[in-house]
Amino acid sequence: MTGTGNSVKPKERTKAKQRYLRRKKERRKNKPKTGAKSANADAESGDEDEHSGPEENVEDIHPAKDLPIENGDEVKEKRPKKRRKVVEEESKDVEMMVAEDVEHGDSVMESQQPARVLTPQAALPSFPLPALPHAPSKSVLAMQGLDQALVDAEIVDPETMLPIPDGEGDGGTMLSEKMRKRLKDLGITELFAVQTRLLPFLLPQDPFKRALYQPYDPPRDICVSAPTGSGKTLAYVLPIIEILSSRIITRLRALIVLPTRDLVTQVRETFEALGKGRGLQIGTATGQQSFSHEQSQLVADRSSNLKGGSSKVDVLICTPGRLMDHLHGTPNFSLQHLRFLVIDEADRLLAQSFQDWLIQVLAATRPPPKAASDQASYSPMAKSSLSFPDAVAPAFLHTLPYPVIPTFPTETRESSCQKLLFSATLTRDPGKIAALELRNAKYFVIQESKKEGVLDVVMEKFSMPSTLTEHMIVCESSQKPLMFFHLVHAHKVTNALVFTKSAESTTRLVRLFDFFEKARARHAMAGSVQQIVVHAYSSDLPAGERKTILEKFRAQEIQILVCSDLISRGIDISHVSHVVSYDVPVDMRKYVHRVGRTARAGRAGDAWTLVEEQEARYFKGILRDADHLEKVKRIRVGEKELSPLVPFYETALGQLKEAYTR
Ligand SMILES: Nc1ncnc2c1ncn2[C@@H]1O[C@H](COP(=O)(O)OP(=O)(O)OP(=O)(O)O)[C@@H](O)[C@H]1O
Repeated sequence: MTGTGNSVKPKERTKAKQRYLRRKKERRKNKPKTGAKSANADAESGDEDEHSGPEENVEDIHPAKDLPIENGDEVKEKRPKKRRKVVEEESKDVEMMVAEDVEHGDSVMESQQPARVLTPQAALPSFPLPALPHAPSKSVLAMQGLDQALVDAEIVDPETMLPIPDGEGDGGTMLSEKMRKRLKDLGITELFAVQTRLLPFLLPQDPFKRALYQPYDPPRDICVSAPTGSGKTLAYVLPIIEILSSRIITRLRALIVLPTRDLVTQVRETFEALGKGRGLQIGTATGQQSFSHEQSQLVADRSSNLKGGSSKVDVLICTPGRLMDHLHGTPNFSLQHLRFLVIDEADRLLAQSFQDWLIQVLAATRPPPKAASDQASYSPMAKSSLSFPDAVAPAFLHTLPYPVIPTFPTETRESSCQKLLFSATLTRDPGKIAALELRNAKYFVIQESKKEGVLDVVMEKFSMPSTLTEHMIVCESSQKPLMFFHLVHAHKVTNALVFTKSAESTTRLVRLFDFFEKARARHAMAGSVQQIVVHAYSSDLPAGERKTILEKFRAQEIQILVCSDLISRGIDISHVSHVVSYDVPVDMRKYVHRVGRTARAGRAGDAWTLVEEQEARYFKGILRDADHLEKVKRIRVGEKELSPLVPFYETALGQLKEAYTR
């Protein structure tokens, strides 16, 4: 290849290059033969190393080869004068040559790369390239800073069952014969997984461990994470009834805190059903009745100041707000005798804004410090009001003005209150768990063995009932009502709870559905269409009306209940076969509790989520983060399937518009 390639042929050499080569030749000739042998050898070895001469010289001058050389000036200062001149001429030549090469279209790289003659590259130490440190995996991070008790949680297979025997032997259930008979009367013949573990733990064989007071060896606290509808309520109601039945005097010994009034009513019914014939007094405090009425129901003696308090009930089921009211405003309302403190739906209650209810409740169960109680004991009021020392809980005996003979001088008495925490979506927040001041806590996690154990709880990958089937339909927002009507008629979605995002949206959907059903009935031949009854259930309704609606729904006089998240937690209605999230839930916890209103106690159930197109990404993200996306089947509904409903829908829409503009 002559003249066409990028290499420079001798005859094509520019004047500058010819001058440069001539000078180079002269320099070599004049160079003394001694020293820098290798440098000379290198220089002779070819064009590629032409610029290595000056670099080698620089290295010779710099004794500390590895020290970084900041700039070319430093090099120039130390270089012998004559040599510097040569180098300068050389670089001038090279620069000219490069300029000419570029003009001729030759790349600098290909024409011997001579430009960085003055920068002593070889002397620069090489630094490692910047790189991000390896981040620990999500699961490793999730396990950091966790309560050791949570890490050591006992994992229980949800399929575990234990038959409840008739007759003498308890069959490992730890239940009395009376209780087993009662359960049988209620149609309960076996214990569910969570109950098989909790009953032996809360009802040990040792009678001392079943005692009402254990001030020197207080019981361990427990935290339970179990799917919705898995029988957590019975898991605490049964042991409480069994232990409290041994009491002689009525004191407030079990406090059950729940987030809503509806749940209080439901748990009360369970206590009453199972505690029938055991003589225990059950009370509630929710604010549904006047404060003074509640006071008169809870406390026997409000006139005097009693050290041991006074109670008309053995078990109090309440919401946290009303509990605070009684703690501060009801004379002789005392928590010192508590043997059980149950916090059901614990994650919800611990997240509530008036969370310091918990600090106050825990303080009320703890004996006051000795010094403070000594002072209190000298108050004339306390002395005069003191009735019987046996009215004071053992851990509070030091608050008496009498000398109390210690059983062992160094032993301090502790509260006998055992804390029991339950949720289908137990909190992983170490701060919130620490606030509970758990005593030697034991965790139980009810979950399939193929899952990752406690890591799933920590990573909020909640367990769901195995009998639940989940679907989602992605549609345009304008088509959502039509899609819902389609579900009701094509997929027989009745006996259903439908969740919306607000009370307003509930009311609108119910009215629209009503108009739709009427239009459908008008169109059909008289009597051939059975109209579906839909009702709203929201916090706007008075408590009495809400109760009536729930009763009608339970009796199946109402087929669909449209509600906000008010009843998404805990509510247990056995015939609910479908749950529809008309508006997508805001997070995985809400989703778990909503869909958990069906597929309870081993029954089958279907959950449907209507997802507006613009929400699809967000909702799928929630499911994906919880490793649950593949469990939710996507259903596509074509125009053809919807078209028979369109005329009724349009009529209903027109009527709704009219109703709102009227
Ligand atoms: N051993 C059992 N045998 C038959 N039915 C049971 C048994 N234990 C509980 N149930 C029934 O199962 C249903 C669900 O129980 P429960 O309300 O206690 O569930 P849960 O775990 O508290 O659910 P959620 O987390 O939704 O509150 C109730 O109707 C209850 O009566």
